[in-house]
Amino acid sequence: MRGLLSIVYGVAAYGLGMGALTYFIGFSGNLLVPKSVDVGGAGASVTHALAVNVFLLALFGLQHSVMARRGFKDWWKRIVPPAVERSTFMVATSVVLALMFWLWLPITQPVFWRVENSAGVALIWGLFALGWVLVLVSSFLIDHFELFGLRQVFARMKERPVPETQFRTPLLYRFVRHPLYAGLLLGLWAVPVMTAGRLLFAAGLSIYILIGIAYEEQDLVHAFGDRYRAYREQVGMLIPRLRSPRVTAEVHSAEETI
Ligand SMILES: C[S@@+](CC[C@H](N)C(=O)[O-])C[C@H]1O[C@@H](n2cnc3c(N)ncnc32)[C@H](O)[C@@H]1O
Repeated sequence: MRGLLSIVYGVAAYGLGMGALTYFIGFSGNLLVPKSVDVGGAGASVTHALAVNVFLLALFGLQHSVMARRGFKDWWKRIVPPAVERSTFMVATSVVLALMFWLWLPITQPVFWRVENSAGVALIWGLFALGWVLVLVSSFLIDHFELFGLRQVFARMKERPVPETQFRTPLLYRFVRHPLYAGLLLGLWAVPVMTAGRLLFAAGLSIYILIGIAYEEQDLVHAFGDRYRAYREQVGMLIPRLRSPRVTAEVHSAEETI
């Protein structure tokens, strides 16, 4: 019965997370959604909009920074069943994102860049799409269903232990350590019109991503030790290094042995 409840909760959290992520793409690209980074909620003064938007970005950063950290996860798993820890993270992220979509106040002036040339616009939308494809593909490369909490709740139903995170370096991870975040950055910045509000949105989330990477790598070093250190020395963070990627046997063996 408990396993079934976890599955219902996990599947609902997954649906919520996917919905929030899909809306995020429309929100950040001003595409197909009624309320987006530059559209809706007009009429506020710039000072008011700045105060609200900075608060929303900080709330997102705080929720992510706290809930994604090892110490918090260990504590939280003593309060909720370990199998639903990741699903709870997904629910909290979706709530914070929904607040952002709902309360965000556009600041449409000044415009920092506006590309009008049709080839340029097509190229920029191509990069935007590439960014989101990278996010999706990377999630499957490391383990989409674990990342979004489904694998854990299914393990609980089958009365198996919650699967440990495996260290992986497949495909894109041989070229950069954070292809998913690289895709997010591309999705945030590859836009033909950059208003002040959108700049705040892109810059705020980019700063969070860079801080998040530092914390995430601390946790990965803690979990995988010298194997992650060796990987970090060999592979670039967000941009591939010029010399050809050289992921050594030491790093590969990690995938087999952990
Ligand atoms: C949102 S994902 C982003 C993964 C990675 N930072 C990226 O940008 O592609 C965050 C989760 O991926 C895990 N992770 C990061 N690198 C990993 C790797 N090489 N193998 C397995 N898990 C990894 C982290 O521990 C964290 O739980």
